[in-house]
Amino acid sequence: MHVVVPFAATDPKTRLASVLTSAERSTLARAMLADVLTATVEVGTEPTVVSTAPLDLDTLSLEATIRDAVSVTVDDRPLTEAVNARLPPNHDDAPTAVIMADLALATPDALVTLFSRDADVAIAPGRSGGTNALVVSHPDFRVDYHGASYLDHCEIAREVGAGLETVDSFRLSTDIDEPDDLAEILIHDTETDRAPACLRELGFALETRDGRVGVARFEETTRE
Ligand SMILES: Nc1nc2c(ncn2[C@@H]2O[C@H](COP(=O)(O)OP(=O)(O)OP(=O)(O)O)[C@@H](O)[C@H]2O)c(=O)[nH]1
Ligand SMILES: C[C@H](OP(=O)(O)O)C(=O)O
Repeated sequence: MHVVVPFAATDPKTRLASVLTSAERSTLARAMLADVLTATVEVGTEPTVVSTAPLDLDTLSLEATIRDAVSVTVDDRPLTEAVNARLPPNHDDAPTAVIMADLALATPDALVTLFSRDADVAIAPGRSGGTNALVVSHPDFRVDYHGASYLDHCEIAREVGAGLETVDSFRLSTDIDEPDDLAEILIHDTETDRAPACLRELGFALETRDGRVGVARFEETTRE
């Protein structure tokens, strides 16, 4: 299994700009990337980060065994093109998995569930219709990200005659895009993952208001 983790290294997570500075978004994006890479290596894969700009893995504080299994390639093409360039057919006939770097709740178990499907295309959709993770073994399937890309990918699979399976996974369906999503990171805090530690360091904590759980920021940090 080839595992690709796309990563927008410059000014990531712009939809969080109302609650995090550019530097903070970059720190959180790297913390989530580190957690995703750790989970993917723990299931026995050697992921490649497809980054829009050079990325020093030593800045991610990965354990040495995880660090050694990860490689980085820089590809400044738009997301869809960069991913399509890495889909089957591969030189060894192995499928390609594409795991987004903002799946802060991804666990080895959730990834095993995805990786064990034998459909031509297996997709773990995001809650708003994105494509958070997928595995492609069909040689003609190509991605088209953004918008309700899960629906687009269902259609593309039909067009090329690829069998598609949708993977029902709470953990893989949770990507961190909007301020409300930050609560998920703290609700499911494992205390070893980097993303919840990063949010706690930035002063975020869970807060229940009017019966709803969200996050509140209790410490002021310097804003850019
Ligand atoms: N290689 C590559 N990865 C990308 C690109 N755009 C987004 N990504 C990654 O693809 C995944 C999903 O993207 P988004 O949720 O839109 O992340 P983002 O671009 O950091 O966030 P927004 O600025 O809020 O859209 C994340 O892992 C991003 O790091 C791109 O142009 N190239
Ligand atoms: C890349 C995009 O991510 P989202 O904007 O849904 O987070 C998608 O899944 O098509």
